[in-house]
Amino acid sequence: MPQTLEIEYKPQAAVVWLSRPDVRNAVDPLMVQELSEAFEALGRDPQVRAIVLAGRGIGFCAGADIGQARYGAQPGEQDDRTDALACAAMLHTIYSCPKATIARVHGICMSVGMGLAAACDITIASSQATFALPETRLGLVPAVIAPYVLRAIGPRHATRWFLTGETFSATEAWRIGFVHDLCEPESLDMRIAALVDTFMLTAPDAVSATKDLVHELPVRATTDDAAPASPDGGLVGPMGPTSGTGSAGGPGTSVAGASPAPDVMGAVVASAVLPGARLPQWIVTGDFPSGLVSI
Ligand SMILES: C/C=C/C(=O)SCCNC(=O)CCNC(=O)[C@H](O)C(C)(C)COP(=O)(O)OP(=O)(O)OC[C@H]1O[C@@H](n2cnc3c(N)ncnc32)[C@H](O)[C@@H]1OP(=O)(O)O
Repeated sequence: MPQTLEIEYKPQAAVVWLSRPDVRNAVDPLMVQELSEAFEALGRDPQVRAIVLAGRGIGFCAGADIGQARYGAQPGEQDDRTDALACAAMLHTIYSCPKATIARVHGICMSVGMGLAAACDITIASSQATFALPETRLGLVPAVIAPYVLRAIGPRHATRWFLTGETFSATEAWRIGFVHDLCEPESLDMRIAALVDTFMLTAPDAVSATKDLVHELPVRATTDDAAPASPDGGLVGPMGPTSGTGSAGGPGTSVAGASPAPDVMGAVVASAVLPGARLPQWIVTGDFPSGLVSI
């Protein structure tokens, strides 16, 4: 039985409630572990087609529990990154969950909270929600959440909000593409329920395969010439370096279309929190957000 979450089962769907309302659902190491376990289990559950991630109390999530966890390092500091790596792995578990995932955002959505929303497939927010990425104000680098936030809004918007740490409105979050739909607070649950219902019309295997396709597509669309080599000679795509020589169709290459192996993905999330590691770089082509191409 999780201590930091409540899991509500609905017909063919589940709601994962962040449930530390007294601390605005701040993410501590136990919540990281329980979120990983919950999304792994729900991802395997054939009865579940859609998973909603929501927050109890007056806000969605106030980011990392600043009393309990270290989810970022002071630049140059060699500290214990266990918590950060676990958090990065948890975000990747949500991102790669084979079920449709929907973030229901109300109230504050900050830092790791934005990472959680960005790792979900769809984000629906109350018009009263507020957003912030205050890591730099705390002397931290937002490495754990950056891959997901960049994927959601691209580097230009991410740079603006990462660097200043200002709080911004739900309208702005919608304008920059972080939020798909905005609702009045009183209609948020109805909107989420309607969205969940749409997944009763879809084939679960097709949803899962389409998620894989969308996650791979930026890599598939990249030629060897267009992608810089990672330190091990693989390509650097939106999910980070892939192993192999990068020749089209060859074993272990990104262009072949196979999902990167789990150990590679582990290395990718690890690279996102290692000092000096290069995060994936992006350009946006065509209609946002489908035209991401690694550079
Ligand atoms: C790499 C990633 C790193 C990160 O995630 S960095 C971001 C870390 N997060 C923060 O810095 C947020 C800090 N919190 C706040 O700024 C404010 O809070 C809020 C805007 C989120 C909410 O403000 P309000 O609604 O007025 O509530 P309240 O009275 O400030 O807080 C209620 C209780 O919640 C605790 N709390 C809030 N956020 C966190 C947090 N992130 N970690 C641990 N505790 C938190 C407070 O301390 C307090 O507790 P008590 O009632 O015992 O005084």
